[in-house]
Amino acid sequence: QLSSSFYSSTCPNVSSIVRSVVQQALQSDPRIGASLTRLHFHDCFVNGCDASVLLDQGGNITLSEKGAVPNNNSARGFDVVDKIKSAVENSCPGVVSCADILALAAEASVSLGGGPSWNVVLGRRDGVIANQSGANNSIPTPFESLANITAKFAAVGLNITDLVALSSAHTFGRAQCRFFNQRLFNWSGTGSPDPTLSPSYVASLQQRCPQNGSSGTTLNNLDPSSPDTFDNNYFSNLINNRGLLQTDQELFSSNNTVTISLVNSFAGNQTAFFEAFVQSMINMANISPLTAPQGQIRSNCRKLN
Ligand code: HEM
Ligand SMILES: [Ca+2]
Repeated sequence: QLSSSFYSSTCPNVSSIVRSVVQQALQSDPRIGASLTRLHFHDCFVNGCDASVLLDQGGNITLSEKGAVPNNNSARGFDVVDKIKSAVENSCPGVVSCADILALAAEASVSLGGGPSWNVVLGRRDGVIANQSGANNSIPTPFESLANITAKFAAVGLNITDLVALSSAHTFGRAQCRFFNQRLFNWSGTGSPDPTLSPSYVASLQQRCPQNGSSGTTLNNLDPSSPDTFDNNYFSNLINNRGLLQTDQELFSSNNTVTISLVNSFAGNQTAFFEAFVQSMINMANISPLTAPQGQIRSNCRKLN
């Protein structure tokens, strides 16, 4: 029921409007494309792609997804989503959903970052509930096993190829020390760093994230080799023991022949990687969309109508 021509008569320029606001935001914040891409992921994994992640707490929203562990003091870009929404409302009032804006913003972010472009199918409507416990339970954490992460992807209909392809979104953006510092000094009680981290990389991360240091909010590039570019360096990093999160490195360093061979093939073939990434983004963007007469077109992405 979603279609790439959904707004062709009601808002024919919606893609270029979204793209130009993202492009403008990138001028002052080179990280914003990564942050917007992550919002789409955190939206789609909880109640499907229905913009539930954007709802502020208050009124009928008693427990927001913004307050869930994976998002609190971590998810960002909500102000830019508001800017996109205003620009879209200016041209086409009342027709484009916030859920579609997140899908379009993710595509714009990836392509403006140097990655592939694709046609985004549209027509999602915005949900009327937030699901904080769903966000806590369904969004993968960076501390779990490959088997657990695979199960969380399977729970929303995504397979192991989708997992490997989509994890490459960590080719751009940042992560706070608190999401990987368990690997740096005393990995699983061994008194040593995670052996699947390269010694030179661990040394530089230990400097940035000292053991008895601050609150763990210091930011680090997820892809140390090309921090703001959407490329397949993510996979060569894994081969070189330079995956930042435990769950990144597990794709190559667990005994899973499927993920290892996908990492090797994506590292060696940018075209194959881009094709797989696009297909998996389309798969993710199709998780349980709401279509008319369900849901609504929010006039403010943060609030129910
Ligand atoms: C496979 C399981 C995944 C885990 C465990 C995971 C975990 C994380 C964590 C812990 C961060 C750092 C957050 C912070 O420091 O505040 C992060 C950042 C990010 N994640 Fe993931 N993630 C996963 C999959 C994905 C997927 C599927 C996408 C998108 C398709 C994605 C896109 C991003 C991006 C772009 C960033 C950087 C955001 C920014 O700089 O604002 N991640 N992820
Ligand atoms: Ca990169």
